Amino acid sequence: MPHAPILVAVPADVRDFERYRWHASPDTYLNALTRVAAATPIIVPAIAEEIDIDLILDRVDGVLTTGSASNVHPALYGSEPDPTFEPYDTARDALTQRLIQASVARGIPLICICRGHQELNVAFGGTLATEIQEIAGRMDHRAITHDDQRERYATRHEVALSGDGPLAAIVGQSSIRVNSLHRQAIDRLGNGLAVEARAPDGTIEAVSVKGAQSFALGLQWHPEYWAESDAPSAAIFRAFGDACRRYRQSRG
Ligand SMILES: N[C@@H](CCC(=O)NCCCC(=O)O)C(=O)O
Repeated sequence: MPHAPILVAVPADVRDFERYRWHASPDTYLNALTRVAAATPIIVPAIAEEIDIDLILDRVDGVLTTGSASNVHPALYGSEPDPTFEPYDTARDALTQRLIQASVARGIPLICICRGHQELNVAFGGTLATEIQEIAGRMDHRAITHDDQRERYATRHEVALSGDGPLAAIVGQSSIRVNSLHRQAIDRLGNGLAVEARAPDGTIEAVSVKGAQSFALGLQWHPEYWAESDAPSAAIFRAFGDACRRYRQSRG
């Protein structure tokens, strides 16, 4: 029986090349949505002031915020801009902050990956630390330098899952190995968020929204990349797709 078609909004990154400004998302997230979550992704352009975000949210069944090499602008969490926080994508920030807050308020299933995880924390009033590999006692969470994406996205370290949280219930394990491609991380946890996983050095690797009406998780690692072959990654995307189907059914 084919699943009811579900739409998942994916806010775009902004990139300038070939004389144009492009709004785009990596296909790894799109493929995980279509092939594992059984969802249809809809890329939302990062022109927040020019589009009706409520119109979009009236029509979608989930939201996925992707990873990106860009960083959330520090002014959004009370820090001064600094070259170590660059590159920015303020157009994406403007869209994702609104999408995240509205999705949680409406009970629309939400999965926030890497930069998206950091955006979720900022949307809930939290802060970020940058260049965490330079902080005493912290691991180096950056991607390795390699031409092969499969090597860059290879699993790098364990994370311990909070036993009583929604993520551990989805994954069915107390610890998993994850990939790692980031130089920023949650510093002060946002109000109303719960820690769902930590790296051995204490880095917050996953969060959930306390009391969320539906699936509402932030993940610092990248389950989308191995979603077709890695059991925990597949479980996360299947659970997200199922939450989107339940939401759609609840909408009538
Ligand atoms: N820029 C942030 C978030 C990192 C992130 O989303 N990485 C995704 C993969 C990017 C790549 O392919 O290098 C940070 O650095 O913490």
